[in-house]
Amino acid sequence: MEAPPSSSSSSSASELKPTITQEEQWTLEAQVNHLYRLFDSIPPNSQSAMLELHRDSIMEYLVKGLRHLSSSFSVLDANRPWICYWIFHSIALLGESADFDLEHNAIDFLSRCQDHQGGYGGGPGQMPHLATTYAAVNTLITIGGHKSLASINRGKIYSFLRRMKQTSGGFTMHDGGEVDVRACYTAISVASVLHILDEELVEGVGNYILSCQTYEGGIAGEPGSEAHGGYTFCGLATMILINEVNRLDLASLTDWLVFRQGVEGGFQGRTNKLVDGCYSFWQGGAAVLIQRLHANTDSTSSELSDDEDSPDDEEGEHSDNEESSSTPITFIRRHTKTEPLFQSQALQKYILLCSQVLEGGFRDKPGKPRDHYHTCYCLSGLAVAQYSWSKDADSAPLPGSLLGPYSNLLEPVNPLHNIVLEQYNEAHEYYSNAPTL
Ligand SMILES: CC(C)=CCC/C(C)=C/CC/C(C)=C/COP(=O)(O)OP(=O)(O)O
Ligand SMILES: [Zn+2]
Repeated sequence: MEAPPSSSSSSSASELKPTITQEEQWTLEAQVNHLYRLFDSIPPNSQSAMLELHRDSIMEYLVKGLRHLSSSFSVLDANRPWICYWIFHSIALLGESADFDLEHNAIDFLSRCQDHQGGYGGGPGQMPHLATTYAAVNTLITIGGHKSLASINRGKIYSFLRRMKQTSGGFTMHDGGEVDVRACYTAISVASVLHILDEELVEGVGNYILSCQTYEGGIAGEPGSEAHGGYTFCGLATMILINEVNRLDLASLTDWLVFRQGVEGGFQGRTNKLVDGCYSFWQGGAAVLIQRLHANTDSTSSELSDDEDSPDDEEGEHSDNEESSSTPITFIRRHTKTEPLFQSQALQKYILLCSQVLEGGFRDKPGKPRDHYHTCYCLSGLAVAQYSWSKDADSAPLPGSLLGPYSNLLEPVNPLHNIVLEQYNEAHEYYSNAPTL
């Protein structure tokens, strides 16, 4: 966005009056510039300290959130499965785990949210909803282990997904609810990770997502709406999961996406809006999906199978050697040869200096309070940025691509589901060996 006009401008007074968005943008730029100037003015060892991830304080904030969740709540709370996911996923990204009792409480609580006809509600006895089903399934996979993975009733989730399926091809979020790209993503993500995805669920989804790609190139929540980072991630990941991604106009999607990174280093969700830490994942995650997509189409299968030193090949020998090149698991495990589509260091700088709060946790932008949603998606975006120069999804990044001390390094994620790769691999192994429905 251009700078404020100077007083010597010859334009008329009405032309000079800034819009509310311009004023908000200039205020934010001033706050961010202040932080970056402060950073530039201090000696290198203090700079390194300023870029440090406050691991202990973040953990303290997350564990306190989990304890609060099981001790104080209203029966009307409808987003506790989400809070579980945001917190457990953040802990997993830090390479840590929560105490056994907290994990046990979460498994027990989520089991009570499972509807007798399938799917998870926002609390015990609440109607099942696709968003809370996605949050519950991702949480249970993140906790991992037999008890957690076996607590998901895959057969009933399948029935629930079929009930949410619309003749238009899309899904409704709940009985009588809204049909949008988020519903497609949460349904397809859950079905894919639980190995219950079939032709009936996939039919028409691609057409629905295509109808949401806008003239700007990004994807909107519903046909006719505005392209937005949250829905663009959902739409793109869905198209990859159903193996129809090449039907999208990827050139215009990429164009739209790369211009969403602001001068502050963070991403905005849509044109002419402010940057916000949570889009570090929604836009950054979409960017790494496109990056990996290029690697897939650029790579030949002989190149991949010839690379015998690859740890992925070892993995493939016992579990995935029969899968075709188009499955989500091979998509994630392929080598990438292209550079990140965004300024990775600038994004890490925005997350660490502008979104991180000293007391632990992350926020949208300076001046806003921390919350678990932004903590989850800032950390997810940070992980995606840290590994964006790595050839393989899980190979440790070169020191130059990591901003701040090496202790900042997070665990790698599977960006299709936003689940830490190790836990995703465990679930993949577990559910691909589970009985077919
Ligand atoms: C898996 C799942 C459920 C994904 C959800 C994806 C997601 C974050 C969608 C965003 C929804 C939206 C239009 C926010 C705009 O809010 P705003 O107007 O307050 O923000 P803005 O100014 O940044 O656009
Ligand atoms: Zn946000």
